[in-house]
Amino acid sequence: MKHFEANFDGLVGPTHNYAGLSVGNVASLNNAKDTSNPKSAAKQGLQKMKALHDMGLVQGVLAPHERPDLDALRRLGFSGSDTSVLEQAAKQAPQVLRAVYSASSMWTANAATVSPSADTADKKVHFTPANLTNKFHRSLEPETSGRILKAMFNNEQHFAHHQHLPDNDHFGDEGAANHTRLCGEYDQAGVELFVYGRHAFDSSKPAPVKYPARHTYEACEAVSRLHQLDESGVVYMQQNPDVIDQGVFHNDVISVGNQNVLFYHEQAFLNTAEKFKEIQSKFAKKSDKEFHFIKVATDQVSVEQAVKTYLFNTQLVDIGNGHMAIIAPMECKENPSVSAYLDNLITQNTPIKQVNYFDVKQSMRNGGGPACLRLRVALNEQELAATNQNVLMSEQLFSTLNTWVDKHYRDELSESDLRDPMLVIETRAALDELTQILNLGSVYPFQR
Ligand SMILES: N=C(N)NCCC[C@H](NC(=O)CCC(=O)O)C(=O)O
Repeated sequence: MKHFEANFDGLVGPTHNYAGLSVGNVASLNNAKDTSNPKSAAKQGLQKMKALHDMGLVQGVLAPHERPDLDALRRLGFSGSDTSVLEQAAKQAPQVLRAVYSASSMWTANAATVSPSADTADKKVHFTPANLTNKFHRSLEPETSGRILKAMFNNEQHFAHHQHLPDNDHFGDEGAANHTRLCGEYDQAGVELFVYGRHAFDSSKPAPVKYPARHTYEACEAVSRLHQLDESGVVYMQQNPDVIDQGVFHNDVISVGNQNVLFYHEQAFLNTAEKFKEIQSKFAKKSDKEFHFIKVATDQVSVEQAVKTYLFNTQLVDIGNGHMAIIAPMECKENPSVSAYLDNLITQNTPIKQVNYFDVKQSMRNGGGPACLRLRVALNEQELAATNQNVLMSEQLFSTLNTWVDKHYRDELSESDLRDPMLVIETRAALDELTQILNLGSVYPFQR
């Protein structure tokens, strides 16, 4: 049977803005309160999706969430009409208003953790939306992410959907940004690598001191239990707390893996040698393929450069014949030492043979590179056929979504625009139309 790794990219929502909401994420804080460009942000994302589709990959779209989240404001005591809720929040709690306006659902690497059917005991594809407890604006996402995923993978024979983990920092879960699946072929059982930042129930273990570790060991274990994974196909690894303190707020900012490749910075993990031995031996029991650990040393690229350019927030995609392309942000090309590194990498004896650069600057300025924008779902032919076909990229969908963006999105958004009640109305009109284009049903609070 044929098998694929499908990438579901977050469509940037109409309220994309720079609010400086993510302590520990350098770009988010550096660009706080700048004017954003929602229309061009959405188009940059669509261009990347279309390019991957044109490369012959299976590419899908994950719908944005409704923002502002007026229900959250009402839960916090603001009352009356929508306009009055916005006015009160703008006056009394402008920082809360900014948070409920965030278009952060675009970073779908944080939407969920996904285990393919080849790894799970019941042979279904399992989905657990991430609870994203560490940041208030992101903790508003799991319910709607779950509903959208159910509308995309709506077939009980093939897909199992779990509720997000309990909403507490002890089970802080950031989803696929900290989860990497290594395998021979996408439809063969593989090794799921869960990376965490701290142990919630054991304070004697190492943890960062400056910035938060968003994801816990206990959350990794819970997701692995829910997904019915066998111990022979799971490795838990701790992120180096020092790199979290240097702005590596998710593991996908410092390493990326695909099939038989793990591309990583030498400072990414704790107990690297021992853990790599475990990966190597578990992988060897699943696949005959040679495994490639591709290390980037600090004297080649520093952690600071990695955080600035997002060298590791790249996508490694299969381009056939055992070869892979690396999908990198333009910032990597613009940095002389990183681009020299990549030029050299593709000449080496590893599966990575090609580098393609994309302009996703609007998202990058909030700390979201190419890999943040996509959720990977390995599917076989039957599972792909059981997926909602309206969310899959095509010439037609690309053109429909570009027209939809032109019709509904503003060119610019700044902080004062968040008080404008028209933005609520515009966003709802856009999303109502989008649910029809993508055949999602009533997934948004305003539709229910
Ligand atoms: N690495 C991955 N997979 N995802 C990147 C997420 C970026 C996101 N930025 C923000 O939420 C900033 C929003 C603002 O400041 O307006 C975050 O920090 O959670």
